[in-house]
Amino acid sequence: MYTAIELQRFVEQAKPYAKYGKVANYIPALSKANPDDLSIAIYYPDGTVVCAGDTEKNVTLQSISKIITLAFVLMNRGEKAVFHKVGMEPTGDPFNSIAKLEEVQPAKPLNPMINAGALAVTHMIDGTTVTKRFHQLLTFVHSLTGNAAITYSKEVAQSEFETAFLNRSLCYFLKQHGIIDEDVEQLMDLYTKQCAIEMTCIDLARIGLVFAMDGFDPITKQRIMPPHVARICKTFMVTCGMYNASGEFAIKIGIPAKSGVSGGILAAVPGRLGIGIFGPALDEKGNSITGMKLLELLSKTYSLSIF
Ligand SMILES: NC(=O)CC[C@H](N)C(=O)O
Repeated sequence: MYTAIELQRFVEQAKPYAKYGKVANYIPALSKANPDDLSIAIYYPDGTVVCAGDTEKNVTLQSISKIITLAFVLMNRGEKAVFHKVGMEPTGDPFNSIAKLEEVQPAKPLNPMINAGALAVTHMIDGTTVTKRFHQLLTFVHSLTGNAAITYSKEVAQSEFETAFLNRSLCYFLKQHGIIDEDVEQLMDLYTKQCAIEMTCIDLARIGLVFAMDGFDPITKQRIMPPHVARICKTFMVTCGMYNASGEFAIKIGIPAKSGVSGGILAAVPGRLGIGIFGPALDEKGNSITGMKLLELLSKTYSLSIF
C-alpha cells in the first residue's frame, strides 16, 4: 500500500510537466482551471484512501462520464440494443472527429468513447424529460460513489451548451442516419449536464474501485453493476479510454483508464484499487499531461500494468 508521503513525492515529480500542457479552452468555463493543480486519490478494497494534492477540489467529468453512461445504459437496455447503435472498435482519431462517420456503413459511431458514440449512448437513457433522465443518471453516480451530494456544475454545462457546435453537428449526422431520433437541443442539454457532473478525485477513485472489483462495491458490500457490464467498460477503457493515445498508454502504463478534458482521469487496477486524478494541463490529444506522468510513475514503481 502506498503512503501519502510516497504519493506526494510522485505528485512533485509529475508537476513540472504541466508547463508542456494547456488547460482546455474550447469549453470557455474550463479555461479558468489552474494548470499547476495536481491531485490524486487511491481507494483500496478495505476502504483505505490515500491522497496527495488538493483533493477537495471538484472536477467535472467531461469524457469520464462516457464510461458511466455506458455502464448505465448497458444495464438498462442490454448489450444488443447498445451495440446496435454504437460499435466496439477504436478509431485512432481525435475524440470529437466526424471523419469516420462518413467512412463506415452503416454510419454508426465506431465506439462509445468518442463524442459521436457517447451522444448515441446518452440518447439511450430512458425517460420522458431531460430532468428525469438526468436524475436517473445522477442517482447511478450516487450509488457508484456512495456520495449522494454529487451534482453538476451549471456554469460548465451552460458554457458547453452555448458553444458545442461540433457536437451538434455530430448529432445532426446521427439523426440523419437514424442512430438518434430525438430533438438535438434536448440531447445536447442532457449531454452537457452529464459532462458537467462534478466530484473530487476521491469520488473518482471510488468509481475506479467499483470497476476494479467487477462492479461490486467492497465498502458497502453492494453490487452496483453486473460483472459483464464492468468488463465491457474496462475493455473500452483499455482500447479507447485515452482517445487516440490509448495504444501508447496501454504500453507505457497498462491500466484501464478514462480521461476527460477537465484534466480528470479515472483508473481501475483490476482486483486491486481505484485511482482518481485531477491535473488540468492537457497534452495535444486532450489527456492530462501531469496525470499521465503520475500514472506512469505509479505503474512502473508498483507493476500495475495488467499486461
Ligand atoms: N474529451 C472530452 O472530455 C470531451 C467532453 C466534452 N464535454 C465534449 O464533448 O467535447
